[in-house]
Amino acid sequence: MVTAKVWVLKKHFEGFPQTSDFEMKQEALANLKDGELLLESVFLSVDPYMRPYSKRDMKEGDVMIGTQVARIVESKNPAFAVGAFVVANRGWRTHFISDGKDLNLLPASWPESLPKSLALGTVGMPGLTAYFGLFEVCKMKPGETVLVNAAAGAVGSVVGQLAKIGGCKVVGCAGSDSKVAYLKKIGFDEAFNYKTVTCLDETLRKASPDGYDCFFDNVGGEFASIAINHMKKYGRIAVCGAISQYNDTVPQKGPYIQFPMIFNELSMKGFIVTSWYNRREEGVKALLKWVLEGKLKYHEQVTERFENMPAAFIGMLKGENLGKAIIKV
Ligand SMILES: NC(=O)C1=CN([C@@H]2O[C@H](COP(=O)(O)OP(=O)(O)OC[C@H]3O[C@@H](n4cnc5c(N)ncnc54)[C@H](OP(=O)(O)O)[C@@H]3O)[C@@H](O)[C@H]2O)C=CC1
Ligand SMILES: CCCCCCCCC/C=C/C=O
Repeated sequence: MVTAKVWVLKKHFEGFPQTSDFEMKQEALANLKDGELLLESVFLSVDPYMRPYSKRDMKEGDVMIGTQVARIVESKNPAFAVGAFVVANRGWRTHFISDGKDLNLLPASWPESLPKSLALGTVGMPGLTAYFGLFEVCKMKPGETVLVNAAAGAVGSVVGQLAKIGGCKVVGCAGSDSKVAYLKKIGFDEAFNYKTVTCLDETLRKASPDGYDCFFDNVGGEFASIAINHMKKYGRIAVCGAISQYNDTVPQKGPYIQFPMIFNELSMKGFIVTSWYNRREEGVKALLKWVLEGKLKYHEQVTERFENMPAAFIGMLKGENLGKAIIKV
C-alpha cells in the first residue's frame, strides 16, 4: 500500500498566507481497481490563483488545489502505460489514484531536451493564459505597443515574448532590478522596476509617449488605475489577474475608470484561461514550437522537496520567483 503526503488548508488565509495556515498529512491509498492508475507527482505548481480560489472554493481541511506533472507508476488501464508523464489537477499531493479521465498526457513528441515542468509553466496553463489573453482577448496586432505588469513571472514573461514574436513593441515592469535586467535580456523594449520609480505616470509616458494599444493586466489595483489613462484610442485591456489585491483584508477603493473608457473608447475584458481549453492543443503546440526555435525563453524558480510547498507559494506571492515557480518533489 502507498501512503501519499498531502498539504491541507488548515486555516483560511487572513491577509498574507502564513506557513501555519497549512498542515501536512498522510493519506493511505487503496489498491488499484481495474481501469485505475497510481501516479506520483514529479513537479508541482504554485500559482497566484490558489490564493483567491481558496477563499471562494475551499473549506478548512481540504487538500490545497493545484496541478502537477506526474509519472504513472502502476497501471490497470490499457490506455496509460507505466512510465508515461501526465499533467493532472489533483492538488498538493505526492501520490494519487486516477481513472485516467482527468489526465492530460504530455505530448509523445515532448523533447528530451526540455524539462517536463514546462508543462506547468511556459508550455502549460500560464503560457496558455499569455497566448489566449494576448491574441484573443487583447486582439494584439503587429506594430502595436503592449504593456504588461508582473512581467518577469510565469504569465508576464510569455506575454512580452509573444508580443515581440507578433511584431509589437513591449513595455514591462517587475519588482526588482535583476528582474528588469532579465526582461531586457529576453527582448522587452522597455522595462522598469515599479517599486523604485518615483512617478509611475511619468514612467509609463516616457516608455511609450504615444500610449499603449494593449494592456495585459496581471496586477490590478493602483497600477491599473494609472495605466488605464495611458491607453490609446480603441485600446484593449485584458484583465488577467489582480495580484496586488489578493491579500487585502480591506477592499481597495476605485479606480473610477469611466472617463478614459469613454473618451478613448476602450475595451476591457476579464478572462479565465480554462474557457479557452477547447483550443488547448493549438496553444501548447504553438508555445512548444517557439520554445524549440529559441524564440520563447523560459526560466523556472525551482524549490526542492514537497515539504517546502507552502514556503514556495508564499515566496511566489512575495515576488521571490523569476519565471515560473515550480516544486520538484
Ligand atoms: N485569468 C487567468 O486565467 C489567469 C490569471 N493569472 C493571473 O496572472 C497573474 C500572474 O500569474 P503568474 O504569472 O502565474 O504569477 P507570477 O509568476 O507572475 O508570480 C507572481 C508575481 O506577482 C508579482 N506581485 C506580487 N505582489 C504584487 C503586487 N502587490 N504588485 C505587483 N506585482 C506583484 C511578483 O513579482 P514582482 O517581483 O514583479 O512584484 C510575483 O513574482 C496573477 O494575477 C494570476 O492570478 C494566472 C493564470 C491564469
Ligand atoms: C486543468 C488545469 C486546471 C488549472 C486551473 C487554473 C485556473 C486558473 C485561473 C486563474 C485565475 C486567476 O489567477
